[in-house]
Amino acid sequence: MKILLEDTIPFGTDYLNSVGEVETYAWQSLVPEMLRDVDILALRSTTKVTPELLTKANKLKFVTTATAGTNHLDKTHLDSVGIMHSSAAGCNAVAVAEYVLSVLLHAQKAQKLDLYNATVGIVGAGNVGTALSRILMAIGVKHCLYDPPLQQALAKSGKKEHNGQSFVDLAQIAKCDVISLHVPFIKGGEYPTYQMIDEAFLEGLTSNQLLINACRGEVIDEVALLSVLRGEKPPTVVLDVFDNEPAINTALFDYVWFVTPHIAGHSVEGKVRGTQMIYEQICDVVGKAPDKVLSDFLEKTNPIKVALNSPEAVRLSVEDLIAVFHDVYDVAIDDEITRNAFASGHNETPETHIANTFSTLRKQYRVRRECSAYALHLPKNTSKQIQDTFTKLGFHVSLV
Ligand SMILES: NC(=O)C1=CN([C@@H]2O[C@H](COP(=O)(O)OP(=O)(O)OC[C@H]3O[C@@H](n4cnc5c(N)ncnc54)[C@H](O)[C@@H]3O)[C@@H](O)[C@H]2O)C=CC1
Ligand SMILES: O=C(O)C(=O)[C@H](O)COP(=O)(O)O
Repeated sequence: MKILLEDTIPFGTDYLNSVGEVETYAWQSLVPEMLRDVDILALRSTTKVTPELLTKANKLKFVTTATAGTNHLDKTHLDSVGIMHSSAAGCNAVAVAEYVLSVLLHAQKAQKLDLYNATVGIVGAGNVGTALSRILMAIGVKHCLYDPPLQQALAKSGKKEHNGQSFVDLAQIAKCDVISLHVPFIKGGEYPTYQMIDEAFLEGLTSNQLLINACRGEVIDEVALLSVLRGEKPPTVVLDVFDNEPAINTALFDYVWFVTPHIAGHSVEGKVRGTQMIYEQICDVVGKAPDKVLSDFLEKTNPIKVALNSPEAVRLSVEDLIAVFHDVYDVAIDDEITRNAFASGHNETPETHIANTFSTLRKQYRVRRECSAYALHLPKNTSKQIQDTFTKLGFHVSLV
């Protein structure tokens, strides 16, 4: 059984070398000839699976991506030629939700937002939207959901809410203090998302609003976005994803508050969970019982000793939350790394520099762990409510 793996799949070979004969291909180097005699292809979102790529795939029976998004797979074509396909749905949902939390905490610090009195509109209430909703519930921030496909599916069994949260229409989302996008990129069909955040939506936003896109660049009309950002009193915008990656439009950088190179989901847990999921799928395809578990591959971390300003309060103060959470993940660090990399000197054409810089930043992303990787040592007098909040954020809490 020949398994071809994209080399950006962490621990891919360690997971799969007992399942079949594993070969890896270097990032962005895959050509049709390399798929001859391959039974299983495992990749991440940088490999585009097109009909052209599969022209020499004489034995391919299964294609899987260690990512949540699947818009890089031509599923219609795979179905038409009888090649099974799958993904790592939900693998990095918590990572993206933690990215959004960091943005919200910065917005509070910068006085762009009164977090505990704000409403967050979540567009797309799947794995990421639900993970974000759980975080917002844990810290007590109001939010609502826009997800017509899910709303319709739940309505069939008489349900009006998801995870205790209500659905609203897009016009109500447009009025929220924060709008956070978590839909797949879908062109056509009943619920397309391509440029669903269009010129009219963007022009309706005010300078008191925060728009975050950590799903796919194509979901926003980027030309309209740039024009709105160049206008008077634009909204605050945070972008992790762009149209036409990696050859992105860096003109946006001057107007966007935080800019990151499509790394919202790139926590160690998010990526290795993706590998674990595709390993289990491949075991299933070849009829082997999986014997490796995620914890075999995740390094232990040192506990974080926390000094809280208001440990006895019934609600975690936003200052204490910022201090603890930004020790775990701080989007401002990624923004700084991104801007510095794009500003650095080079001998390439501007287009090549942009595409190479974007791709390299993603491939060489730093080690970032999720809250669940850490034991939090809290002061002995920490209230039960504050302990619960940290537990709901995923930390392993103890009093010392
Ligand atoms: N920046 C990053 O690193 C990452 C980006 N993503 C992106 O975020 C997307 C969402 O991820 P998950 O939550 O894991 O996917 P998911 O499939 O679990 O959830 C997507 C949700 O969007 C809803 N939806 C579909 N069409 C819609 C429409 N027209 N309007 C409103 N809602 C709609 C679906 O019903 C579903 O509930 C992925 O498809 C991927 O493109 C995901 C992970 C990491
Ligand atoms: O899972 C997804 O969907 C994402 O957007 C991932 O963050 C993509 O990561 P790469 O596959 O491009 O490393």
